[in-house]
Amino acid sequence: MSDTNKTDDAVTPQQASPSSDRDVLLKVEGLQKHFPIKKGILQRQVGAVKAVDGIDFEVRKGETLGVVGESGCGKSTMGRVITRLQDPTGGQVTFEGQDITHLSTAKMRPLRRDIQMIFQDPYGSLNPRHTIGSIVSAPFRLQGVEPEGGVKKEVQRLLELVGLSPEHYNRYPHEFSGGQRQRIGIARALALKPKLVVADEPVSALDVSIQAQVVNLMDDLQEELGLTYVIIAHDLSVVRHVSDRVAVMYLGKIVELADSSKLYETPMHPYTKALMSAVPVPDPGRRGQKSERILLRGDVPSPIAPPPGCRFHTRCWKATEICRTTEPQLLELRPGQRVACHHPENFADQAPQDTVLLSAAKEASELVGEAVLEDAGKTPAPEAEAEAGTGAVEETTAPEAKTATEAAATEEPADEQGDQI
Ligand SMILES: Nc1ncnc2c1ncn2[C@@H]1O[C@H](COP(=O)(O)OP(=O)(O)OP(=O)(O)O)[C@@H](O)[C@H]1O
Repeated sequence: MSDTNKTDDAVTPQQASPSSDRDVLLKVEGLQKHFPIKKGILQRQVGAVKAVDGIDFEVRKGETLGVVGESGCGKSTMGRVITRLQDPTGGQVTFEGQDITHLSTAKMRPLRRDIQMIFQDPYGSLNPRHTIGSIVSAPFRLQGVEPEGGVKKEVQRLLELVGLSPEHYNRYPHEFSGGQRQRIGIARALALKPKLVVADEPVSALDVSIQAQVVNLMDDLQEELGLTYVIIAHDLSVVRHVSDRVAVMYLGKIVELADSSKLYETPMHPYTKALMSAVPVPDPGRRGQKSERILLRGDVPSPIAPPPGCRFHTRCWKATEICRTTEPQLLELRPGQRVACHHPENFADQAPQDTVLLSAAKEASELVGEAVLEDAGKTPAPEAEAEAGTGAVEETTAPEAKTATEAAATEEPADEQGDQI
């Protein structure tokens, strides 16, 4: 989508610094969303699900930011909080320079025109009793907007814009396929000409053959309408082709945030590498070059009691003592590439003095030849692999990695569409 690549010269690591404020549409600082866990007759709070636990990023005008990570890592919650469909527990959300963190529903209403959300389930997000005309025109009614030429004409224009026939105006959702329904959802989201669109798994419920069509449609619309996107997906292959930058989330934190090309060419966080190796290699020439993978063992820990230090250390084959005790900050180790890791891949070790692997690191991974996986019929589908938290990592020859390898609710969810339709 927009070209945000920068030079590749190494720089002194520094705290993540956003680009100039003029380019920034949305800025998120220290964002938290904790869902309280209550028990007993008195409903005393006994803990919290730390779904989003202190994240910082910015979204630049006209760009597409992809957000990826395993199921349960807090992507959807992040999407709902930055669009203010849910209230944050802490931190700040700034949209076009305005602090929107604590705006009331009434004060948010005018901003709903500028910030829209597209949901994963094209079946669940459209009211089956309403006609397409009524669904797509709902934002006009809610905002009291009378488009030029009238609502019907504008809705029909929007239907055409997303590749549907204006004749569909009086039809009902059940008469459409999944891909068509998602187009209807997109038309509804675009009705008020938003500046920011947050799309939560926009294609994951669709047939693979339809996914590319919908992604391409979103891409075309971005160019035509000057949209800015945050696209949430668990499947890196979806995000890869449409994102200028990608944020990788793990257990409520961003562990890597990088220009798309850098992330794919030289991932720095071991977890990013794990997710990447679950994505099929598109270049046939490269296929088969790396014949071994490391399967990550162990489950994703609970967001109620995340591990101390680096949250990934319980599953990381590179983890040392510092990973268990000290949380790594998200630092810009290379221009356009921020990572939170003491022992990054494809870059100088940030804690070279800490060489003794944790005992858990020795069990965190397993080297498995692809042939073995195939023989055993174990090769997991990419999405399933990423979702199940058993992402596989290609073996690396980086010295630091080699060493490692050798060694071894209770809150009611907000009515998602309630505010929009
Ligand atoms: N309303 C809620 N009340 C309590 N816990 C919640 C609520 N919504 C989400 N969670 C929890 O917060 C964590 C993050 O969930 P979230 O849906 O944001 O993750 P995700 O990365 O989007 O996963 P998925 O891809 O499965 O949707 C999970 O442990 C989930 O169970």
